[in-house]
Amino acid sequence: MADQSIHIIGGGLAGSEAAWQIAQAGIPVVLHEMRGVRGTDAHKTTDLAELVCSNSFRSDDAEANAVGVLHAELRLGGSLVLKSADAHQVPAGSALAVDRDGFAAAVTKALEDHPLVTIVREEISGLPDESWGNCIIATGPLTAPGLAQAIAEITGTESLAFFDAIAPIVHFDSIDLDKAWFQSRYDKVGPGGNGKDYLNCPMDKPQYEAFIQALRDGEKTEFREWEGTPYFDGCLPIEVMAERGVETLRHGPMKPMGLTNSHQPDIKAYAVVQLRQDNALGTLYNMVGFQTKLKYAEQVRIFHMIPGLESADFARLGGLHRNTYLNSPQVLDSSLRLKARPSLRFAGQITGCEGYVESAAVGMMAGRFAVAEARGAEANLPPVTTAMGALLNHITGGHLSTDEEQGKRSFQPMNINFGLFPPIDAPTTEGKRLRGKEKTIAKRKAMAVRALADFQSWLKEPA
Ligand SMILES: Cc1cc2nc3c(=O)[nH]c(=O)nc-3n(C[C@H](O)[C@H](O)[C@H](O)COP(=O)(O)OP(=O)(O)OC[C@H]3O[C@@H](n4cnc5c(N)ncnc54)[C@H](O)[C@@H]3O)c2cc1C
Repeated sequence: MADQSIHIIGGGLAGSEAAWQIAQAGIPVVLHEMRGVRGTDAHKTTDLAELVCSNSFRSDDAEANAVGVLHAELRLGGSLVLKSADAHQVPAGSALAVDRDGFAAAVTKALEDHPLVTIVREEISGLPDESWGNCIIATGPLTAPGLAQAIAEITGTESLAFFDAIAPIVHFDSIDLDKAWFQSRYDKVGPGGNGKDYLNCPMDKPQYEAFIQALRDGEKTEFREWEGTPYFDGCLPIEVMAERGVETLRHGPMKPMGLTNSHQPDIKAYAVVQLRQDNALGTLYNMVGFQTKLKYAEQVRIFHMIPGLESADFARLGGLHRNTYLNSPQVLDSSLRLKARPSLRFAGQITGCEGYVESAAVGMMAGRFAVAEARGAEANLPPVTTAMGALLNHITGGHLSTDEEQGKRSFQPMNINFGLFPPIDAPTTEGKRLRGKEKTIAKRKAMAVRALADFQSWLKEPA
């Protein structure tokens, strides 16, 4: 008789949450975790759901912060990860930070004690055979090489592990359009474009030179020893380019050629920072060629020097680290199953979300989808207006209509942020339209209220 259990590979944030959701729904789970037999370069213990770096789950404010909304949804969904985090909270202002050992021990104990969960300490070094039936792979950014290779082969990717050169992403509504202007270089009209595909921020010579100096002086994040992968000249961090010469960036990503400032057509910019639309909604723009390993606070300080970005609100800051993730919009279906082999479902950071909370949230969704399938039903996807639905939509490219479009899209891992939610009209106060920061705060609050209401309705639907 076929195995009735659902198998999960990887007992990190996502795998642990998925296991809990499935077991709580009354279905047996076998969780295969290699730590105890084989370690990773970042984990230090054999506990499930170990936090490899910071002990923070970030903001717990469900009215003003998208990750706070995700916390609230996880709590509503009966998350083991959030329940354990709440039980082991340490003071951290409005953030949810935890005692990491207490947190991981609580997750481990809850799963060890659950009568429907079996934990097997072993490395899975290839794709499981069909005898396992439906399986969830949640092996994270440090997936062991044997399995990573097998995943690369079935997804047709040469390699899944590489330096993840990330450029910052900015909320569109925080860009000063009195200074920045829309134009593609040489007004070039690409497929689906209109010659105005980029936002351009101009700099004069003194501004450019001050910017280069700030990049050179800015505090950088040190590379971790285990991050031995080389980076390519094509994606050098901007501060490395700035070190190579004052003019290097002006001949690279900041070149001013083919651009005319529509606000001041007679003044030729000395250098230009370009931003490109990053999501179909047009709410997010990424800084082209601006991958960086400057410390986060330094990025904010230095990028606020760019004319037009003085008040930029960053949806994601830049970074450079080794990562393993799928080109999910191309290879996964809407419920996180591998198109090439639908009995394999993916969860956690390997799907292209970023962060502990996001990984747990994708684990929760994968668990619930697997439960639906085990009961012979279709997976019920959370609405895109919820934080989970918005994250799922980003990962699976749900808003892109064709496989071709999904293949072309450059997919980058992402934390949850309000730019992934469908826009909402800003409420008015006593008939008066809000402006600036007040408007942004009101819009976010309205998105959060809508998200939680829609999430609660979704939970009431059959899983
Ligand atoms: C160095 C580093 C620092 C980070 N810092 C932060 C941070 O400060 N804040 C933050 O929010 N996020 C951080 N992240 C991202 C964080 O790791 C993820 O967000 C989160 O842990 C991902 O959850 P996951 O369940 O997908 O993967 P993980 O939590 O990594 O869990 C994957 C599990 O799979 C196991 N596994 C791997 N391969 C196999 C195999 N073949 N067989 C069996 N088991 C296997 C691993 O041992 C691991 O337990 C960091 C990542 C790295 C690499």
